Amino acid sequence: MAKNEVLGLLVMAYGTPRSAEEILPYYTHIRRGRPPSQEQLDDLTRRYQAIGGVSPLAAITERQAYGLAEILNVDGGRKVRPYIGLKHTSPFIEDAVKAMNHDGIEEAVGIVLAPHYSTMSIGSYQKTALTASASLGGPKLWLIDSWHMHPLFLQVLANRVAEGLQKFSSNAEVTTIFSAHSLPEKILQIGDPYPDQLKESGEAVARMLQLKHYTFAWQSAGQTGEPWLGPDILDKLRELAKAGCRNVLSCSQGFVADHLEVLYDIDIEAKQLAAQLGIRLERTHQMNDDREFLKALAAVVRERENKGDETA
Ligand SMILES: CC1=C(CCC(=O)O)c2cc3nc(cc4[nH]c(cc5[nH]c(cc1n2)c(C)c5CCC(=O)O)c(CCC(=O)O)c4C)C(CCC(=O)O)=C3C
Ligand SMILES: [Fe+2]
Repeated sequence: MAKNEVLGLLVMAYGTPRSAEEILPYYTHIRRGRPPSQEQLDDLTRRYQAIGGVSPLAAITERQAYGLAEILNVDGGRKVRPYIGLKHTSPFIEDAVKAMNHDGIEEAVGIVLAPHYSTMSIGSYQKTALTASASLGGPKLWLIDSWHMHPLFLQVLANRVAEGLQKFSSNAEVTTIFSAHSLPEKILQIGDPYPDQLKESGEAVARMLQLKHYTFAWQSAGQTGEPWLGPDILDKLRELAKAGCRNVLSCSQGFVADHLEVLYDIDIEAKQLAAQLGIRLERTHQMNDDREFLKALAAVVRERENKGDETA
């Protein structure tokens, strides 16, 4: 192993349009090359406009990647060089792998900025990265499958929920909803670990904080005609309202940044419904580039580096 050589740090994330003009190519890429209808495009454009025109995600991803590298470069371990690889816009994952190869990086750890594994999410980022490195002849990639149960991450997540609960008066009965991006129900047939992982990390936080009232829901399902995992968070709010619940803390634990699914789907759409239902809805702060969060990711990266080829 070339211990003295710089370790590549491939930080993969979803990507977001950086301007209104980029929405069409971005959406077309998400749809695997099929352009959206005018109606779908208008609807997505309207949602970006509602959160200020563009998503803050691009800037947050950069701060997360460079902040993570900064922490790793002073921890006494092998020096790292960060490369950002995005799923649906440039710099694409393939671009990042190409740049590492060009820079002579021989070994790299790859992490996706999403905690839970699904074949449709993390699995597809990994496939793209592995295919690119195989076709270029390097670098060797040590990929991280999921990090939702890392104790340092769970601690940060629990802190966020505890902070969120403090927004309510101490005698209020608050139900915490843990949620993640929905996926097509067909993932269940292949035994995808995603739904179980969401439960696992949510339950862990509930135990740490001894939460009395908490539940799980899915959010941001696509409109593709096929069934998606449910219950949807909006239906969950309706159900909770019927049961007399008046205070809800939303924790979008499947996401690590402020972006459309949080700033629109929760802050605008879910809040509006909650208001109609007589529910006070608050949400936890996202991880963004919070130092404690990046330190948790740094631990995850070092642990994967130490395993090296063992599990590759
Ligand atoms: C699992 C998962 C994550 C979490 C894990 C991860 O982070 O990887 C995630 C994150 C994100 N998804 C995002 C944006 C979008 N996802 C879409 C559509 C879709 N997502 C899917 C899955 C996921 N997505 C799927 C199966 C589709 C349907 C595709 C199809 O049609 O076959 C669409 C299309 C229109 C719509 O449905 O709204 C948009 C605009 C943004 C960026 C937001 C911003 O810009 O701030 C982020 C972080
Ligand atoms: Fe998405």
